Amino acid sequence: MTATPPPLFEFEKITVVRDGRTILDSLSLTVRAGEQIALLGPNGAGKSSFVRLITREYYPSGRREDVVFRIWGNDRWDVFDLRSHLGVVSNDLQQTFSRDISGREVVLSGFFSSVGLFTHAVTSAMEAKADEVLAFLEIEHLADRPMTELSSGEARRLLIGRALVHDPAALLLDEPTNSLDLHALHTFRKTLRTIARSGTGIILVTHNLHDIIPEISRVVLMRDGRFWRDGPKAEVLTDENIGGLFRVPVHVKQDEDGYYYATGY
Ligand SMILES: Nc1ncnc2c1ncn2[C@@H]1O[C@H](COP(=O)(O)OP(=O)(O)OP(=O)(O)O)[C@@H](O)[C@H]1O
Repeated sequence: MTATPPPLFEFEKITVVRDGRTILDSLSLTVRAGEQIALLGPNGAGKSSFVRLITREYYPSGRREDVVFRIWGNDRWDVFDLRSHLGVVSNDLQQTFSRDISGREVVLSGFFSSVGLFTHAVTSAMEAKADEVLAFLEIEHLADRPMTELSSGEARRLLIGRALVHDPAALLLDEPTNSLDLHALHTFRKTLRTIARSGTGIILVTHNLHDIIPEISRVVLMRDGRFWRDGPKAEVLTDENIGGLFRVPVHVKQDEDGYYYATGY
């Protein structure tokens, strides 16, 4: 009998205060292992702050015994342990890769949670895994390209490769389609759908309705630092909810491929 894996996230009553401002307000959320969810919210809702909470750049306020904050069943973990369960791809991370390292080195650096390889010893097993990930993402052609010469979409796919070298249970993607053109968006969606279908959990953090790939079944709406709605996609993505979330009248529609979009604003 295989043991049921612990939830990826278990949070209760998590509040984050920065510079005297409550930026995350009593958040409660459980995400099961392998679940594919979107966290959707307007500018300033607290999405990036939520990602920084996960990556331990921000800490919950208040007394430890009053809150639940577990990742993969652990309430004490460091970012280094976290990486085998959760691959994080954020814009903050992308900005740290400004040095001239190759695409292959970007992917390999995932083994060391570093930005480049420095004096780390790369084994042949690591090389083989990097090749496998580059092939899976169909980005072998980026392996020898310097990171500083790549477009945002190309760089982001390498960072997804970097996150995947540990075969994490889930990927957390923060605003992954920012600055992608239509072609890059098409390629990115294809990549993400392939990852979702391979059984990896997805936590997609975004302000774009059209980022929500059809494989995502649950949507959490975030507004003013709070989780405002949480449920099955079709129940959450209504005119009333999306209009209320973005504070603008909208019609929410679904196209024949299963993507949602808004009109009338
Ligand atoms: N370190 C900080 N000190 C003070 N206020 C902060 C800090 N970090 C974030 N905030 C505030 O918290 C709120 C949420 O910011 P956050 O960047 O998390 O929103 P977001 O949903 O990611 O927005 P966007 O879609 O525009 O990136 C904003 O009002 C922001 O000004």
